[in-house]
Amino acid sequence: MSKEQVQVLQPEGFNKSRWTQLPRDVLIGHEAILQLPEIIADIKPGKSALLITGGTTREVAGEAVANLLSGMYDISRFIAGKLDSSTLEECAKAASPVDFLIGIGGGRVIDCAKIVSYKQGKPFISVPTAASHDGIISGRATLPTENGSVSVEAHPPVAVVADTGIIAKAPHRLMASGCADVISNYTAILDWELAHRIRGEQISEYAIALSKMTAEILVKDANLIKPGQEEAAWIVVKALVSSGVSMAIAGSSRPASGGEHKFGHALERLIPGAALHGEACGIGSIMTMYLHGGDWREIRSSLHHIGAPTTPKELNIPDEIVVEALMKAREIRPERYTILDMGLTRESAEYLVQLLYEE
Ligand SMILES: NC(=O)C1=CN([C@@H]2O[C@H](COP(=O)(O)OP(=O)(O)OC[C@H]3O[C@@H](n4cnc5c(N)ncnc54)[C@H](O)[C@@H]3O)[C@@H](O)[C@H]2O)C=CC1
Ligand SMILES: O=C(CO)COP(=O)(O)O
Ligand SMILES: [Zn+2]
Repeated sequence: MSKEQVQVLQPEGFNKSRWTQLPRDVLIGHEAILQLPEIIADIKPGKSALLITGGTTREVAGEAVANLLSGMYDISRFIAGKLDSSTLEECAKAASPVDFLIGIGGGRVIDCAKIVSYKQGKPFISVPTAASHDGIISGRATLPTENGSVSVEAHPPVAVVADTGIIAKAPHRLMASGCADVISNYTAILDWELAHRIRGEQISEYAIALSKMTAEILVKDANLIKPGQEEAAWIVVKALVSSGVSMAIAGSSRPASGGEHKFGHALERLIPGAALHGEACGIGSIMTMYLHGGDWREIRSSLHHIGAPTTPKELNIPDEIVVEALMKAREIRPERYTILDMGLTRESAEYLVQLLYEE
């Protein structure tokens, strides 16, 4: 091709480039954990590993993984009780002598492994023990700070091993929360499109299409999402992976995190631990869908059908705290423009909360 032809294909000023990182291996299924040795052999990440778990997930899967891998690799362990700067510091110390990390647990454990491995330039493997969040494969991590949650750059796992047997045995509340995290994609997308129209924020049509399709398929399959069923775990994990890919394509969490997530992060700050991440975002999504003028009742009934909470009362959260979280949402990640950043009044916030109880 001549230089002239190249110039025609690449008009002056074109300087876009995006590096999309995705895991190399994604294994979802029955007894998938038993295939960890083959996955690791495929990746060849080194000889020594740090297994990062929570207290519960150490019992649920951590020790089984340690038993499976010891003899083949030098295994050390770290328990990440919570996700804060001192835990990250301790974890970094434990990780410094090893070649690779394995995060075995819920979203906080996986984010801990993601952040520490990224900072040390080491590969990490994600072993979710619950289908509770869509950060399983994403390259971003959510870090709680004094001023609210921040989405920090990290890297995706080199491999994901999601054992549907283990995940199906986790409390159903966790799976319902993961479904709510995916259902909230509907409003995250509307917020992103809003920011595009009002502020010229760049959007990705591919990321939007995938994020929306993921939520649609999950809602279509809602009848199959039953407690204790491996098929349900299969359906939900696939949705979480797909949602994570949409974030990887976007290069940000935008396709899966909008005003409903800002509300969720604000709620977590006001009343830590009262709601799971996806539960808070699901409730937020009902309210922001109303503000967008969309079918908020459809969001509410999908959440209800799957077994996720739709009112603060179900989580023993006072309505006034939810109003406060709606008002504070604009302080969380202010650069992320959403429907909650358009001057919501306290009166309207109170109305939104009452709407959740409407028969
Ligand atoms: N990086 C990203 O892109 C994303 C990050 N997140 C983050 O992930 C976190 C939320 O994740 P969650 O998993 O909801 O919370 P979490 O990590 O706190 O886990 C919730 C609870 O589930 C328990 N658990 C996990 N597996 C279990 C099992 N098999 N049996 C019994 N108990 C089990 C854990 O011990 C914990 O008590 C938040 O910090 C959120 O911001 C959420 C979505 C995306
Ligand atoms: O939770 C997420 C997507 O579901 C992404 O998290 P952030 O809201 O921290 O970006
Ligand atoms: Zn989320």
